[in-house]
Amino acid sequence: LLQVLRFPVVQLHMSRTAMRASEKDFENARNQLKLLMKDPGNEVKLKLYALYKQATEGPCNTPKPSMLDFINKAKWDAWNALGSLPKETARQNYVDLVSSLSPSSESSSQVKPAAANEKQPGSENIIVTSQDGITKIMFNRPTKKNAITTSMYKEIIHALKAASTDNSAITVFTGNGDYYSSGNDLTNFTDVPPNSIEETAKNASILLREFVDAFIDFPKPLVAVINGPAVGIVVTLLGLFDVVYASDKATFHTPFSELGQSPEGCASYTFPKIMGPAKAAEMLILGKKLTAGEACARGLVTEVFPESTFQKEVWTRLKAYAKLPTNSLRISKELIRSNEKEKLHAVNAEECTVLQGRWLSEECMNALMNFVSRKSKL
Ligand SMILES: CCCCC/C=C/C(=O)SCCNC(=O)CCNC(=O)[C@H](O)C(C)(C)COP(=O)(O)OP(=O)(O)OC[C@H]1O[C@@H](n2cnc3c(N)ncnc32)[C@H](O)[C@@H]1OP(=O)(O)O
Repeated sequence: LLQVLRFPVVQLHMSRTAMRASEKDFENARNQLKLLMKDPGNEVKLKLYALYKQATEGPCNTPKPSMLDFINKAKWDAWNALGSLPKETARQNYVDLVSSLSPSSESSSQVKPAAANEKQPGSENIIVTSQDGITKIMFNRPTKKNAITTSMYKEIIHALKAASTDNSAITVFTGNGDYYSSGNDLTNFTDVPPNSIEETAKNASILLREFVDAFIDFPKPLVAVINGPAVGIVVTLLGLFDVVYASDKATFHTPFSELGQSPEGCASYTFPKIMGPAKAAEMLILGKKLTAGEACARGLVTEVFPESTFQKEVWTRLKAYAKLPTNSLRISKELIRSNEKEKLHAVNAEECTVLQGRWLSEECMNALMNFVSRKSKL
């Protein structure tokens, strides 16, 4: 969606006859928009698209796109929502919205073109470092709340394989910025042409299975340093971690029903074992969001630290643990986990099959639509 909606007015043909008194302002606003330094985000881009269409063509007059045509459906919904708003009002609202996006002192000639390096290359979205006996795998996409893209899943699988044989004693996951991670990047499913949705769901299911398998099979102590809110798959995976440290500003949310989806990461098996079926159901079926303290009381989190001292205390502790004999750490983990491995692989396979079906369901498609058109947030 981001790609398709990037400054949508640039892609549209303007009906010049539609403009009257504020033609110049409208034209200026269009030019100003092309020169914006910062991507205004999907929600604003949809509003701009809708206002533009209303200002130039009047009320929505095209057939509703199919449910599977995510992008055009989101655009149609936004335009249709303007009802019978007069063209002049739409034009004025468009000008006002564009002007609210740029500092008033910026004239078109002063604004530099958007920097080509604003978007980080894929390989920088996961940062792997090794120091003091610790391999650290960090989600590094803070402007998107560390949402995990398809290429990030692949990079993590690769990083785990490398970490399983490197010299480090323990491996740690953490997030850069205010979030640990907002889970699966929902545009993994929305930037898809309608005729390849089934293929995409199948590939995603294969990738998910390989991704979770890499955690099930990881031989060294696996530690999560949860620096902020965690959503979806990064929460379910915690059942496969050995130690989970959380800042007191972290939250734990698995909103699968809201998303028309179902649990993954072996949580349908690990969560009832960790916290009992009733508490697991509250999280995995009803989507109850837990505070760090609640997650700790349920056994999902090992220990909670005040945000002010979180990083210092946790890393000091981890550096000390990383000095323990590496073979001993590995063997103890093997003893604790090995009896469950076969079961976990079977659970993973089943969860991935079920999810593949969910991704093709109307409930899931509606939830994705609501996210991209920003009718809903968690
Ligand atoms: C291989 C496939 C595996 C599939 C299995 C995995 C399942 C899951 O993980 S299910 C969980 C999926 N995650 C979500 O549903 C979270 C969706 N995000 C949100 O509800 C909100 O963004 C938020 C509550 C996490 C944060 O809200 P807020 O503080 O208001 O910040 P913004 O919404 O403005 O977010 C900033 C920026 O980041 C983008 N973004 C955040 N999370 C995601 C995401 N999960 N996927 C895609 N994009 C995300 C958000 O769209 C904003 O982008 P711009 O609008 O371009 O600024």
